[in-house]
Amino acid sequence: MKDKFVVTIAGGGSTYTPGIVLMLLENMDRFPIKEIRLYDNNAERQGLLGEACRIMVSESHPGVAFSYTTDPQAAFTDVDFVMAHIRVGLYEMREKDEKIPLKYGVVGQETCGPGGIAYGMRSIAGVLELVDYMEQYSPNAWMLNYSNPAAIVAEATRQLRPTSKIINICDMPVAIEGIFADILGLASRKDMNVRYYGLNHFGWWTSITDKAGNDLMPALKKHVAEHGYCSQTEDFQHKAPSWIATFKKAKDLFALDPQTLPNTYLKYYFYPDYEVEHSDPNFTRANEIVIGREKEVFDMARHIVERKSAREAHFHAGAHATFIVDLACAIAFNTQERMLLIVENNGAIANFDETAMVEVPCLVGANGPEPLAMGRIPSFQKGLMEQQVAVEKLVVEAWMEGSYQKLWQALTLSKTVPSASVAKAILDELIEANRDYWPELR
Ligand SMILES: NC(=O)c1ccc[n+]([C@@H]2O[C@H](COP(=O)([O-])OP(=O)(O)OC[C@H]3O[C@@H](n4cnc5c(N)ncnc54)[C@H](O)[C@@H]3O)[C@@H](O)[C@H]2O)c1
Ligand SMILES: O=P(O)(O)OC[C@H]1O[C@H](O[C@H]2[C@H](O)[C@@H](O)[C@@H](O)O[C@@H]2CO)[C@H](O)[C@@H](O)[C@@H]1O
Ligand SMILES: [Mn+2]
Repeated sequence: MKDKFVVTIAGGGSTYTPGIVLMLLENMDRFPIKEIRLYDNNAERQGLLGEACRIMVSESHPGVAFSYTTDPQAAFTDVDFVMAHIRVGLYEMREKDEKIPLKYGVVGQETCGPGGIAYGMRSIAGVLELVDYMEQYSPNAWMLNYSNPAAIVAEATRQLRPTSKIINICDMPVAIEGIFADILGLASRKDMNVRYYGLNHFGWWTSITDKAGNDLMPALKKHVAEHGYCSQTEDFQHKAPSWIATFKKAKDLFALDPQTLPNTYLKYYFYPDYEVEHSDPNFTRANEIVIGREKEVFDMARHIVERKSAREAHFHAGAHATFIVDLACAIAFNTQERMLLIVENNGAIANFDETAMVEVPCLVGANGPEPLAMGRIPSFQKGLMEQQVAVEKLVVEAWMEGSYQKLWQALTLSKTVPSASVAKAILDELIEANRDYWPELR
């Protein structure tokens, strides 16, 4: 068992990179770091964020080696963990993912519906490339992957890298559980034990208890029935109006099944008409972020580089960063921590496709995640999940085979798309917009 670790952050030019670097430095007591490397395929983004993070690390932890590079061999040689969060096509393509479907009266979203399908068709090659670099230069390393759309990326790595040490993760349940803890007056989401099942961005909590085993669902359901997921505490990452609206909408998601608590992403599938009516086709979430988070992070990086000091800097490191460090600790020190991860079903959900990539509680140790059995699921969720997982599998098959037919089927099957003709119109425009990223479709 190593006592100090080498971590590479792939997508080192990501808006989340400084927060994760900060979180790694703040957790050295439980996760000792020997070296942090940043890797990106965009030299300009990597250069600016890399230099800012280099100054940050050298000032606070001069004993930690730090580098940033666009050279895969330098980035991936002799590492223990690769923390991946790439965005193939950047926000320029996310904006198209969101705006093209809206032109046809269909939900425009980063990871859901046609936008998520388009993003998935771009992401698969990028993530597989990172896995191959890692295995070429550090065969024993683990990849902890945030790169979205996690559902499609997870299905692609299941099919195309079945033996790779990659764990696909999502921090949405982590964020919502933080809200649950706030609603309940608990100090932390870790004061709860949860049972949850679904696909990524498509799941439900079925049981939430405190560490003494007391049922916390009744108190939560009472709050959610009236206020959705809105709570007293403002969350830095979710102060944007679009996030406030999302948390409010949880009330209407809860109405569909008062036996469970929903993942917020279900709103795009249950209320697509409402979402389209409340979207601005000329100013979507991608636009909000470019003038928001992306500008804030890069302005802060320029501030640090100009002053050659990070002492006045403030980068946010919230649940997103904590979660991935928790996961690295669980693997490094065999902690058997209980975490919601995206894993092959294999019976965890007894009456659901064994090969589906599902999001369920797992015990995590040195050999990776072990899913807990969530039992049988009701017809409502089973029907929804079967439709959605078929979409995700068709996208991966379309990417593998270069199949226009299967991608058209995937769009037609999505609960967010009203007809095969609308699906085809959106598909043809997405093909043109993604000419530099997707495999050729025949
Ligand atoms: N799984 C989750 O719950 C979760 C939560 C938050 C963010 N994310 C994901 O994390 C990723 C990063 O988000 P962001 O907003 O910081 O994105 P960003 O656009 O700010 O940064 C992404 C970085 O990835 C780099 N990149 C793109 N393709 C690459 C490739 N093939 N190889 C190496 N680098 C590449 C880009 O140059 C860019 O610097 C996105 O995929 C986002 O959806 C996931
Ligand atoms: O619109 P964005 O880019 O702000 O958020 C899209 C992502 O939303 C979720 O991640 C949240 C996360 O839940 C929260 O803990 C915090 O870290 O903010 C993140 C970004 O808002 C979702 O899980 C991701 O998959 C999305 O990419
Ligand atoms: Mn997510």
